[in-house]
Amino acid sequence: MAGGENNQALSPKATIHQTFGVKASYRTEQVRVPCQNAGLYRCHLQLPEFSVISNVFKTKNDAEQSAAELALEKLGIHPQDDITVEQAWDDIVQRIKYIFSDEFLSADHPLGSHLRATLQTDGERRGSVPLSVIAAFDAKINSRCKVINPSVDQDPILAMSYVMKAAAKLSDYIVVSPHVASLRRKNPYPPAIVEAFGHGESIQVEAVYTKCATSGEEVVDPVTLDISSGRYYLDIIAKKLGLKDSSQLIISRTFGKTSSGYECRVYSAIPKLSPDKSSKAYGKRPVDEEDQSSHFNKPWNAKASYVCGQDIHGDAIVAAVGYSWRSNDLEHDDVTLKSFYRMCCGMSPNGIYKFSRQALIAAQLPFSFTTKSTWRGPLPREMLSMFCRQQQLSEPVFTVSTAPVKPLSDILRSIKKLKDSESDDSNHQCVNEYAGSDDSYNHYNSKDEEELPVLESGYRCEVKILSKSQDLVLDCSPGSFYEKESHAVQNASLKALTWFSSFFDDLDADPEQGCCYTKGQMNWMFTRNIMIKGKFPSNKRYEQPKSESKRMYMDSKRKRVQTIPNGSLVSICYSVSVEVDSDFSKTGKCLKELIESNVEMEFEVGNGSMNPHLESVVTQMAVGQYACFVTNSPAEGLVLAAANDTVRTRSLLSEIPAGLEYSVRLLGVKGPSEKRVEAVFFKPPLTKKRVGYAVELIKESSASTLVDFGCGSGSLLESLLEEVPTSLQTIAGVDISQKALARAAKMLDSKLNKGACNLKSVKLYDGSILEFDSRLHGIDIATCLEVIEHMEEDEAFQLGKTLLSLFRPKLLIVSTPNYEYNRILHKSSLFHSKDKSMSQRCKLRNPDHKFEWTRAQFNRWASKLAKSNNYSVEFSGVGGSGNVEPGFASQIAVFRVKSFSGVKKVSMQQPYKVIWEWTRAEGEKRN
Ligand SMILES: C[S@@+](CC[C@H](N)C(=O)[O-])C[C@H]1O[C@@H](n2cnc3c(N)ncnc32)[C@H](O)[C@@H]1O
Ligand SMILES: [Mg+2]
Repeated sequence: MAGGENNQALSPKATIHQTFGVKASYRTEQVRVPCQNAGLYRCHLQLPEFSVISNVFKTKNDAEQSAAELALEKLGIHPQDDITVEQAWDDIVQRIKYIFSDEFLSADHPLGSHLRATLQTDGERRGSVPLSVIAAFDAKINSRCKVINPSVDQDPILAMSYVMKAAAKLSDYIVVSPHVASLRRKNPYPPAIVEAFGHGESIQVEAVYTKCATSGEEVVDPVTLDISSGRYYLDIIAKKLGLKDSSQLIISRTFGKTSSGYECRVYSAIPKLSPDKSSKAYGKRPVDEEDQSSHFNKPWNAKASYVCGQDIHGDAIVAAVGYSWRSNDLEHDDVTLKSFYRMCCGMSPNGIYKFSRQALIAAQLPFSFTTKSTWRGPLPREMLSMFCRQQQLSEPVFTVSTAPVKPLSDILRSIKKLKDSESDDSNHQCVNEYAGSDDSYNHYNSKDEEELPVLESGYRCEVKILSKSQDLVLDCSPGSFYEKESHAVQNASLKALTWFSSFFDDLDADPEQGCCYTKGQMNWMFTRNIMIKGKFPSNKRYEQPKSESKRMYMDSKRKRVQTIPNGSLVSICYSVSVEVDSDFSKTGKCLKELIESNVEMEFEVGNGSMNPHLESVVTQMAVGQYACFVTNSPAEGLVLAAANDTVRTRSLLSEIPAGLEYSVRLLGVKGPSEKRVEAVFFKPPLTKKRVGYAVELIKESSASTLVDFGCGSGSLLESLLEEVPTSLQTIAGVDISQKALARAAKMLDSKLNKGACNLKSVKLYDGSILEFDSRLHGIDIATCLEVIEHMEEDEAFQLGKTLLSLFRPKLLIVSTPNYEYNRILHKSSLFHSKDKSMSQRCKLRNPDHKFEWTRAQFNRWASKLAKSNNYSVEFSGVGGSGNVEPGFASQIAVFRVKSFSGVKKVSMQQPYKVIWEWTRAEGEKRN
């Protein structure tokens, strides 16, 4: 089972990972079996709503795969099926039939609870399940809809239309009416089953209503859902939205969690639905002029769309209520305005002290730091640094001072006092109030550390937070002393964070005062820009600045601190306008003419390709942030696409010395490319070292045929052409990327036309190296450099097998990154970014890598492969040293065939396509 070596379908674990990501957690326990030396393993798999336990297996992996398989069974997903679209349709039909069977009615499935709830209502809609419910809550139907069209994820209406179409095939069994988007069983359920269900309790759930106002700005209000016993909760949500019943609802995917961990969804009104139409068919997010003609006669709801990542039109309700696998009762939690705004800011308060990409402080912080061992998550100091980086502030400045020690009796007294006063301390006062109160000997909590330490000195720490331009934002000098310096620092950090937290809590609670939330996250940025300007009062309540503060003027004196490193790829949305009339006295504002705009543009930082003003601002921003600045610099070099400028714009630019106004939003940052990092760390760059290593081995051999599997743009082939004649006569490259092959062909073309070499034939094949092609069987040397990590792990296993058991080269060289070496690469300033998601991604060297192996993992893969195919294998590498931890940067395995006796006859198959070819006899190429 491990590795899924012989088929291309995903393993159960991979399917679980695809569906649940990090929300799936495996815990394997060793089971002792009497009379057996080796232990056996059992795996507990915890999914968000249920858990399963595997049987016992000899290996951990088998136990995990088995647990994953059990979970998939429970979810109704069968990963081993290689499903066609037709089968997917059949499966949906069968699944709908099953959902409306007597058996399913009692099932422990969220959908079962919906069915039961609808059967408890009175009236004509009794037993009718909304299409949106079936589409949203049945994993099997959802997965089959994805086979039909992968974009169902973005478009709930598409899935609903598939369910309706499939249900139409069950006309003897299910009632489908095109006007009522719900399904009902034709024959009534046996009364005995239905009567067995009790009514749930009456509950009240706080939710958030985002109303689309005609002005285009949504009004966000709290709303209470009164779910009285015997009523279907979705009918109540529908009524609140002014709809007849739940059949008119669209239910979004889940997107965030309340502080207690309940998942939220957006509920909105369904537009007209017909079996083969989806919102995509109607057109994407409509722009104003399209609105009239669109089926979405309701305006786009920016806030609701932003939080759930799907297009929502018209009024919407955000609520955390629904049925789950955990129980048959309705689960619910309140979604307050505050938690809604937190979600708007990209925060998911699903764990304390958790920072998300644009987050401030996601949840309540504990009031004091005691010991590292009892602290969950990043330490306060790290958090404060992270916070400052995210908020464009300077790194916190800590000043530690020491003080005479108090006698032990005082300490004992103060500990008692601390316990008594815990409640006072936790009420999030402004930290400055602590300043100078050094008699509250806030020693660390003795609960966790029974032994009282003998103090030799006491430490106190002050922390200053400054803006990038060195304006003081917060001066926090808690009076407490601590035994350890680090505790003083951690506690000072915590106090500062608590202060920021309460500051932003105020903003959330009172949007009128702090900011008015406009489209999406816009104002959030506005708030942050104010912080950049350093107008942040240190111990006063924040006041709304005048509208001019929305602009972040480029201040020449401001110290520029680049936080996005050179080599990163950034994506921005920007516009540049020129002021054409500055008659402030008459109009109060100046007129602007748009020169240039771009909704999404990518550029590499530091290579001179971008307008320097824009680049210098962008590299100081955080992802999602918006900045607007005016520059008075002359126009040369400023205009982004001068060639496209109109005559008028050009004349404006030359005549008017006045400012160009830039608006820019930073959409995303990708870390420095693997190539760049490797080039910075290694001279010559690691790519060259790898190729050099392979070339040396090739030269040592007397090989005449070589194939480079996954040749990319042909770096190895190129080096081989440059070598003083080798024994090679025939070389070939195979790759799946047409683009890379085209570059390789171009390079080979020019090299072969120039230089002398021994080669007789050079070919490029377009094909997947996971497939065997008999033309390349039995070659002398095969290379596969930096390829395996670009495929799924399962496929890497499959590739190894295909290479050694089918292609059977005499020598095979495989290279791949050594994951353990990343910690050295990541120490580089290239990786020091304020963008958390970036550092996450940087755990692997390249976002395109599906995995990176440690030396042990690579060793296992290669050794097993060599053994089962009668090859020997040696390990080596390039970059760094093999004898020093953590080994080489790039690890290399060299496989040599042990004997030829085992070579089997191969079947003739030629799936690769020759896309470029050169032969010496003709001395020419064919395309
Ligand atoms: C990082 S590049 C390495 C290129 C080259 N070997 C080198 O060292 O410069 C990885 C290459 O593997 C190719 N690749 C990935 N999966 C493949 C597959 N299944 N069949 C053929 N090529 C594949 C990619 O298209 C890409 O060109
Ligand atoms: Mg790679």
